[in-house]
Amino acid sequence: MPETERERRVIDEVTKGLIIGGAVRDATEQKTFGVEDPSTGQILCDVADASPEDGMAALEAAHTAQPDWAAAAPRERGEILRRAFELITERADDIAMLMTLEMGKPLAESKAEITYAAEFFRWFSEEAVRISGEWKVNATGSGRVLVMRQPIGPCLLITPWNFPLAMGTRKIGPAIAAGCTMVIKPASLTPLTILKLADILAEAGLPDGVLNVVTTKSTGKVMGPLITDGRIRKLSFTGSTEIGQKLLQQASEQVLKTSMELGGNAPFVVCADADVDDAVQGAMLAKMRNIGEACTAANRFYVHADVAEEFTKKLTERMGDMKVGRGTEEGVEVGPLVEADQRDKVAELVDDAVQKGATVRTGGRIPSGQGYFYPPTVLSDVPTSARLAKEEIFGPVAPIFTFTEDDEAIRAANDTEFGLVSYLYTKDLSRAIRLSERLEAGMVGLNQGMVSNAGAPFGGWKQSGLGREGGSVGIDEYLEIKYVAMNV
Ligand SMILES: O=CCCCC(=O)O
Repeated sequence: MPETERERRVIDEVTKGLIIGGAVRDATEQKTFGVEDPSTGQILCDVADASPEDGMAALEAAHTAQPDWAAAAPRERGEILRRAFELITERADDIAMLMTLEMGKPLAESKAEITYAAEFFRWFSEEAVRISGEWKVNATGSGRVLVMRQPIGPCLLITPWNFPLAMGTRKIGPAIAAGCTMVIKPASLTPLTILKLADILAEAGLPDGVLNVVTTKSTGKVMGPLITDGRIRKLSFTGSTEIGQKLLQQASEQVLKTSMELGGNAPFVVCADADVDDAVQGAMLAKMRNIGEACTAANRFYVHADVAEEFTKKLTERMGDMKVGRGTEEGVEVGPLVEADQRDKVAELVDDAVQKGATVRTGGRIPSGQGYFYPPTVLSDVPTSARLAKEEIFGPVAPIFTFTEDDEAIRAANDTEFGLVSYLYTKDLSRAIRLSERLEAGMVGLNQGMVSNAGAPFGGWKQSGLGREGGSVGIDEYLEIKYVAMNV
């Protein structure tokens, strides 16, 4: 339940229905589901629980709006995004409160996400007017090649609970810029932030039907028919590899273009020549951003034996000093995990490592009391047989392994089916380049604990996904290429 007048107001102000063709409506049979505050386990409010018919109505609205939206001037599309960027920025405090209430992260983290999220709109507002093609004379000298890039058509966007706003803007921004309409299904744990965003986009002038929001607890039943309906032309998903694989199978029926931002298992390599204080600072960010609930979170720390004890001691001190509590409270740095299952899975991974011989340097135990809290935890002497050496932790736990040769660190770092991001700390430029080249990941944080940047191509290798979001290639995911062979 909201605990203050302000909390009540930000929740009351959000639309709680489905947004289809610009109209807000209840779900069929008026079904709703509750949105929980993970710091108390209490229900904050109810939102519409869509049925498969509601999902199809949203698709119909997106399909109907597509031709006019594709024909809208690029400048108009860009200016809507720019206005939305400004509105998000102006209202950051209220959006942050909403996000903290439904997801749990501290207010400062919510505000940082809002800045990051808004940047996707600013970035793609600038890209909307730069969609270009190609023109050339055939090698033979006769005939011409005209290459044009056109909106792919209605998109289905499925977004996760961990970055409720940024994962929305990273998909919605390029779709709007490219001239695509869309149906978006936010995570049922955090639907309020996307509903708020939809209100902002309407205020910024987005025409009815371009963005349709379907909130539901029955994702498979409601989204399945959309994925296999020929009117959707693109599926973009951020979430687990397991669900991504299922979606890819469904998407193969209509041979949909897909973007998949899936799981990670990021290694964080600290070489003997690294600046240990910098590495600890980077580790705090790579591990504790979003309470560790990020696909980019450092999952395995490989630290050279020469600096391992110094690094572990300093990291333990920083982690142990963090203030844990409800994200809305002043000074809190670590909120609750998003739900009981998530917290229990983290605890299970820690218990497994400890049983196999890991030493708990700080944390390691679920606190008593309400909410889904788990303390910042550092584990040393972790055996490679521990489950958390292979599985994504998605929580505030830093397992530390040691190495003595660069080759050993790279082998261990790459020994995973994932390949989203790797972090590397070294002061030696040539080692930095050589090792970055050998890391099997779509992104490398070199002497920095965060890679997220609206102007850079975010995405993974191997089972971490397909496609890129952000950067100058981000818009390509929403465009089709057409080549016209000209007999001139
Ligand atoms: O869980 C992964 C979300 C991506 C976070 C980011 O963009 O930094």
